Amino acid sequence: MSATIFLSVVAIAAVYFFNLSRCFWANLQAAKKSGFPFICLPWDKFNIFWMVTGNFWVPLLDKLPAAITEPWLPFLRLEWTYERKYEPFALMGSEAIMFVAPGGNHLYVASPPAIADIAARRIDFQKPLERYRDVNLYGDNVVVSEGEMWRRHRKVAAPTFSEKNNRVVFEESVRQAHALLYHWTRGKTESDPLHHVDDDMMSISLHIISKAGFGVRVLWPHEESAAQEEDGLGRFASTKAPPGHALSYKDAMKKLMKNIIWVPILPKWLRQIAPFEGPKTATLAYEEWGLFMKELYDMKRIHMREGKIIEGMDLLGAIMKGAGVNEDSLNSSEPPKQLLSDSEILGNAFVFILAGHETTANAIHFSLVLLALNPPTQRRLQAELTRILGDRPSEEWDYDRDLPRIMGGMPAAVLSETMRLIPAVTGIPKSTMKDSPQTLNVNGRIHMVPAECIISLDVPATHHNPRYWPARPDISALPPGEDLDQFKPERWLTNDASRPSASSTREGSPDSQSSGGETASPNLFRPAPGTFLPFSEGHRSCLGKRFAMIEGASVLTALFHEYSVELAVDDFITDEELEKMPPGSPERREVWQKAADNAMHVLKHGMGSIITLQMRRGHVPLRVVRRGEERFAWD
Ligand code: HEM
Repeated sequence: MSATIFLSVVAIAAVYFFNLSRCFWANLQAAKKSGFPFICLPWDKFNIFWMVTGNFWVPLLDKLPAAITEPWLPFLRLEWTYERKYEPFALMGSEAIMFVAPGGNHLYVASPPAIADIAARRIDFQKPLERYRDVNLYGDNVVVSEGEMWRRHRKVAAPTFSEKNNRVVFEESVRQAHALLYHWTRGKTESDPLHHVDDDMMSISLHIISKAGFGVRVLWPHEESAAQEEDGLGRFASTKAPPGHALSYKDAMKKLMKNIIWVPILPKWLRQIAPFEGPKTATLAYEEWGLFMKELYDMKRIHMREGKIIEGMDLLGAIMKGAGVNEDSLNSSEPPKQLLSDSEILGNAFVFILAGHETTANAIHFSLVLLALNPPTQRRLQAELTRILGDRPSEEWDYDRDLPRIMGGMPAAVLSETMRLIPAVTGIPKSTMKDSPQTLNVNGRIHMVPAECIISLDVPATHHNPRYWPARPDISALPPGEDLDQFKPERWLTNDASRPSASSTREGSPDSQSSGGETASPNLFRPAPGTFLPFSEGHRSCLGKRFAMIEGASVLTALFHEYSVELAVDDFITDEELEKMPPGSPERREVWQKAADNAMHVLKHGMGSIITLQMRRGHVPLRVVRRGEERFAWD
């Protein structure tokens, strides 16, 4: 009996390994035929088991002799694209590398013209939708769709990102940033060390999208007594769970965004008996937020029926209107003819918040860290803000007069440079379809991308491709192309007198065409198509890019107009000890340098992607101080 079991196990294992080798062999032949340089891997980095446990295995595998692991282990590190950037492509002498594994082939591309081509050929290179399974939890939407269905969603969703909505984004961002400053400082000249800046950025970003997306203002704890009751929104603004709910709206939204990853991974019954909190909280928040959105939707329908809604101010109202939900249709006795169903409208409302909050929060968070690491750049940003806004209070800041200068100057440049260095999404996935291999021109050579091949538009590598980013000898002492690891927002300023003209930019980087599309201000540098990818590119590029740029630039403007952000040094020295060191003295610099080394270490080795790239191991404590009161001021 035991011999039979043993033989069966051996037979199953033999069949399994035979099948694996057969698949690997077929994939290898396809890689060879493609003409791309290739690297063989025992499994793909995106294998679900590896994604969950890879960080545990890599240090163990690292102990094996380098001769065995060197060819493949570096490419199984979960964050190799962020950590190594363009280096592997330079070493392989190619702007595209194929990885061959038994499960399939995976092509990484860091060639801007090839990326622009892939992004433009929407039918040839589609989204691998199976990778987006947590995104359509509330209904079909523009993010998780392809073909005709995607066109229908995009047609209705795109116009909601209007100038009217951008105005709300600007005003709410400024308001929320001031509230955050008060939350941090309590009106004093400086805050205590801030150890949860990433969480605070998530909050501010959720607050802004809640207002601009759904018309619901969310308040900081010190503002809560003044909660609004307007338009029947009091039940959403309340910090307590309103009747019929187990959570407040704000808690439901925050808990959902924090724990959402569990909903598609585990069935509900398993989430309920899980031995830790995340999965249970996910279920509660998922149901609660769904209920709130349904109530909000019903409320908006009543307002619309009564002709009360203010046209197109928030994204939900605008998408309802675009889908054909309006005063006439709601009062008509005919069955509604909507372009999107109710569940599709709510599905899109959900993806706006999902796609829009963490990405933008990261961009602002990393901007703060990079500015704290670069005090002279921060001074330059502040000097420009003084030129734009003088000492006018924020109530007098004006969308039409001030925003164009903010979007054409240092705030938008800081944000762009931050996203160049630390993009929220490091690999934008595409794929070829079954039985549909595709040709691709990389650096003048035509390759054949096999059918069913996953493609990553490698964002960090592309953002460091020296052939496409102009050299700026005027802002860096490093040789051409070698300053791309440095944080230099000035590289984005076209009205900077010292900027080299387009003709002196590097080969193959036509300055005239923008990768930023309508997002980019005419005063900001426009990278060549396919060169700057934080928002992706082409047909499937981000719908919220202008929303996000306005939000990020406005929050930075409001924070840095009056305050500076510094590295907190409390882990190394007490306030009293620091006070005894003269301003600008070498001892002070030394303390600052320790904090800077920690920050650089976390930025280099502590990052990880779950939905987006964030600090996962370690954090960078910061402190805000009123301008002029800085502890570490030098040029
Ligand atoms: C800094 C902030 C942001 C970044 C870095 C970002 C990045 C991206 C990227 C890389 C994609 C393409 C994803 C893919 O193809 O898999 C995308 C798509 C999308 N983003 Fe954003 N995003 C940001 C903010 C926002 C905001 C604020 C919203 C909405 C309020 C938004 C809504 C969308 C939508 C709806 C899509 C899908 C477009 C389509 O497939 O047609 N994003 N975004």
